[in-house]
Amino acid sequence: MALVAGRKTFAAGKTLLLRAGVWLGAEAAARGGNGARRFVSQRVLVESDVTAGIATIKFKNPPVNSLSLEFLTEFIICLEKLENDKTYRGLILTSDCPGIFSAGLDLREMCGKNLAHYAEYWRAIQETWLKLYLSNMVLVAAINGASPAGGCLMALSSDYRVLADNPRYRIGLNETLLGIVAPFWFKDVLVNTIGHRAAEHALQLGLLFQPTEALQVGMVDQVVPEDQVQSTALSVMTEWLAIPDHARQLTKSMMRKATADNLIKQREADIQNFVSFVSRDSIQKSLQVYLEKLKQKKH
Ligand SMILES: CCCCC/C=C/C(=O)SCCNC(=O)CCNC(=O)[C@H](O)C(C)(C)COP(=O)(O)OP(=O)(O)OC[C@H]1O[C@@H](n2cnc3c(N)ncnc32)[C@H](O)[C@@H]1OP(=O)(O)O
Repeated sequence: MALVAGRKTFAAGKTLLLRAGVWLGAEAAARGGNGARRFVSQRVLVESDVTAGIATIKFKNPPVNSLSLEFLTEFIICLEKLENDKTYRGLILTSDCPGIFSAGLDLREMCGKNLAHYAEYWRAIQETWLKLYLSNMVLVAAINGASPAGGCLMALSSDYRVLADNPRYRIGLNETLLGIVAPFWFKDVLVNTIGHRAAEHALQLGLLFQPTEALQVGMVDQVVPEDQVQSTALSVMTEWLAIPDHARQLTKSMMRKATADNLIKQREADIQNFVSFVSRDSIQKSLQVYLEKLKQKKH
């Protein structure tokens, strides 16, 4: 059943389908007697409370939960499985890596690879976003670490964001700092969340907000002490799940469909744009310099 779901997801990406198959073969699932279920994959941990109808996905791609192609493949399959299983009405997104929610796109997937790889990678990024943004489940991001760029996008695609109060946990779309440009649909999601002027400011400067600033600008909905992030996410979830599903889902779709359709209608062109942009010599150089800086930071 899960493979069928995977096939549907990756109808346009044969390699991803194959990888998904490998992952599904390695998956282990355990059920407890108390309604708790736990799916284990290498990079994505899914815990669920069947009785409450709530699942929690923990990103587990150390050191920084970068969105590698392998991570995205596992993540998409998990999302699809949960979405298709009517047991689950709510999903909490969080991290299993201390101090990092997600470092965003994996820069190594965008450097020194061939054009077909860039296209495959970008399709997986699009697919992940569409799955998150259009999910019928209530999505709450329990942001327990830094979340630049693609990490921020995942949080912004949730219905509600709870951020741990730690000045090191900065959040934002910092693409310009890398010498690259956030795609139009990242921009659309940010505009929908914080408004046009604040988004323009944040995007041009590549701002990474500390928790109090993020709350002020509306990028997150709540900032709480670090040890209360999960419990707050859970109580927010309970509140949201009190709303009848059909009414909430139709309302969510009414609010989000136009933004998602904007990408859906030009998906192939968006892939081509990404491929030609990222494969430019100047962009490859910028990304390599940025990666090198990250590596040298330690020394
Ligand atoms: C062209 C179209 C644009 C598409 C839109 C792009 C969206 C994106 O998401 S681009 C990625 C943006 N991400 C970032 O700018 C984050 C960069 N990373 C950091 O700022 C930090 O690593 C951190 C705050 C997330 C964590 O800091 P810290 O705990 O101090 O860890 P290190 O910096 O020492 O990193 C450990 C290790 O991980 C490597 N790494 C970090 N980020 C990435 C990444 N995004 N992709 C791949 N690898 C990453 C880093 O280089 C270190 O590697 P080693 O030196 O080999 O241990």
